[in-house]
Amino acid sequence: MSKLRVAVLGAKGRIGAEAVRAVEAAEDLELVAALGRGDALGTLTDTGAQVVVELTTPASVMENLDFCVRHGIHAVVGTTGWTDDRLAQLDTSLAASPETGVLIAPNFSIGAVLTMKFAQAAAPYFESVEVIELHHPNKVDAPSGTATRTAQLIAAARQQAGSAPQPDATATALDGARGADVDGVPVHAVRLRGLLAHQEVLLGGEGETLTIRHDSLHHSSFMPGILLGVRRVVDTPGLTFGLEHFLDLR
Ligand SMILES: NC(=O)c1ccc[n+]([C@@H]2O[C@H](COP(=O)([O-])OP(=O)(O)OC[C@H]3O[C@@H](n4cnc5c(N)ncnc54)[C@H](O)[C@@H]3O)[C@@H](O)[C@H]2O)c1
Ligand SMILES: O=C(O)C1=N[C@H](C(=O)O)CCC1
Repeated sequence: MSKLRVAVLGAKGRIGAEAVRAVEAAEDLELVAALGRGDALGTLTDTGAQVVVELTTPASVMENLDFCVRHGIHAVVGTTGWTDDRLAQLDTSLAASPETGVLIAPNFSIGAVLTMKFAQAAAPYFESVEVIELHHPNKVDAPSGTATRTAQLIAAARQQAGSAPQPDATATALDGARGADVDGVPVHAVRLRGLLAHQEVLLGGEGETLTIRHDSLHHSSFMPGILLGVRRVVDTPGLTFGLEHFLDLR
């Protein structure tokens, strides 16, 4: 059986370098290109890449994906910075290339995906819920893509359940003291040397709290999800948002 031809964009970055190693180690995949900033995207077509793993920056991702989709190259995207406008733009380019698949995963680690699922399930049962994300200090964006997605899922679950707005009598606060408001859910971002990628979802009800915490301790935690995405995206045309759609979660 022929190997799937895979390229990595952002190959010298923290997660990109790990992805290069993971693709090289996978028997059913062939690494055909490992591109960094300034490298020509034409290498992707020259090398016959079938799937691109996009792990660059929010400033670069749209141009890279535009190239991939126009050339019918499937993409597995870990880069953050997704807004409704950006997703709509991507949908429009995918409509012109209906056989191409793009998976965007705010987080490729199974623990983070489960954290989102558990938080979504628990949110309607508690009066209060806040998200704290904690990352290494070289991270360029805040809040993290994972925290934003978690808060959106929590908010949607609460709205669907008809939950009341969260109690909060704080009338005076320094700007930022209550975090960012993501669909009504406060999200707090910590940047700390020594950390990699961590998240807590704090839920509170009368006389009890529940904390759901996930820790990515090494970039290897993201690799099984990336490899699963690469293998599945070739048979999944259109835009898929969230690795959970490729997992058999009960
Ligand atoms: N979804 C996930 O599970 C997951 C996990 C970790 C990181 N991330 C995200 O992945 C992205 C990269 O994170 P990082 O920590 O590796 O950052 P990083 O800064 O270490 O790496 C990014 C790399 O991309 C390169 N780059 C920039 N523009 C480029 C371009 N146009 N073409 C090719 N390469 C380009 C940079 O030079 C750099 O080497 C961030 O958005 C981060 O939030 C996602
Ligand atoms: O290290 C990063 O940067 C990470 N980015 C993603 C996010 O913003 O959620 C996933 C976790 C690691």
